[in-house]
Amino acid sequence: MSDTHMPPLHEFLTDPSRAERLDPALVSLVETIADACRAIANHVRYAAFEGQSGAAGGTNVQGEEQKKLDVIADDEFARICSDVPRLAALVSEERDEITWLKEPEEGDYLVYYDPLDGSSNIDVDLSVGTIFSICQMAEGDRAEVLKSGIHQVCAGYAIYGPSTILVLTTGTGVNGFSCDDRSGDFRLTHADLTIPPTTSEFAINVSRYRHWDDAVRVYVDECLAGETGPRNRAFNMRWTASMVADVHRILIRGGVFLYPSDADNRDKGGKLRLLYEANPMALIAEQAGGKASTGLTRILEEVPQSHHQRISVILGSSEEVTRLEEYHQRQG
Ligand SMILES: O=P(O)(O)OC[C@H]1O[C@](O)(COP(=O)(O)O)[C@@H](O)[C@@H]1O
Ligand SMILES: [Mg+2]
Ligand SMILES: [Mg+2]
Repeated sequence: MSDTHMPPLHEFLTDPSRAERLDPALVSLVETIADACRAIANHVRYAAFEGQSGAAGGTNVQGEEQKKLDVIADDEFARICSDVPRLAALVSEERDEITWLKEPEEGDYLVYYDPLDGSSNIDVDLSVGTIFSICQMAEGDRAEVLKSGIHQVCAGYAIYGPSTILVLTTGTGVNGFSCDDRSGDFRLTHADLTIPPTTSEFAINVSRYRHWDDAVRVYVDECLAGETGPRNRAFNMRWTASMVADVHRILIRGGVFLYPSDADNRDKGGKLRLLYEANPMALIAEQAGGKASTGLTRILEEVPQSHHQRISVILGSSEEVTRLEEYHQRQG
């Protein structure tokens, strides 16, 4: 394919034939986030040479062990974004508090991010990524960052795998841009990503089987029963333990991803964080034609109570998410 079929990110975002005209300030913010992701990809790639492998020796606000790269990625993301004129605040997985960059005004942007997702995979050289979500301040909601996912104006992630790919939605479909390491450009290589409604592949950490609710246990049991079970077909299973990699696979070839709340994590609300993991991935899933649910409700309608809030996550192929919702309703 020639370059003319692979427009660079800026050209794509400012294309006058797009269904929606994006605010130039939002375009510049998205391009700055792409710069941050490119920088983080380089840290991930060269970590062993730079003494950046292994644990940082501390824990984040969620009590989780921080890797050196979690801290470096967070600093890099915040540093690169700190000069964006209309960016009012950053909410990061790795920071206890909200980082205010300016006096917030109507129309300013808020960025929520997980600087390095799946960081337990770094030392074994598996794919990791950065997840982000962008909302805009409405009139009168000065200093309000607790917005439900339906208010996102953009969501995306970068996956640092064999190649670096930035996947984005601004509310009209989902597109993927691969980073050409020779020029540093992100170019459109995965146009109009869609999640097929039907799938025979699921992703869940099965080691938590004993903690699961009946709805999840019944669903997985039925998948595992194969051709002679109630689903009348064989299911495949994949689990990377890096949400970015697991969701990316679903965007490329379908599937359903589950990190449900269970008897072991329910007191915390689940495992994955609402504002910078669940919401952006839920918007991407829906924009790609899939669904995203807690099992009982649509993730994007969840009203956050705190900025590090956790939530149950089930997303991907619509038929499977709908089935899981039915099982949860039956369970009551
Ligand atoms: O180790 P587990 O329980 O399978 O959890 C894996 C999940 O945790 C996460 O790694 C959490 O993200 P962080 O690495 O950003 O904390 C997800 O990417 C992944 O889906
Ligand atoms: Mg994460
Ligand atoms: Mg993380």
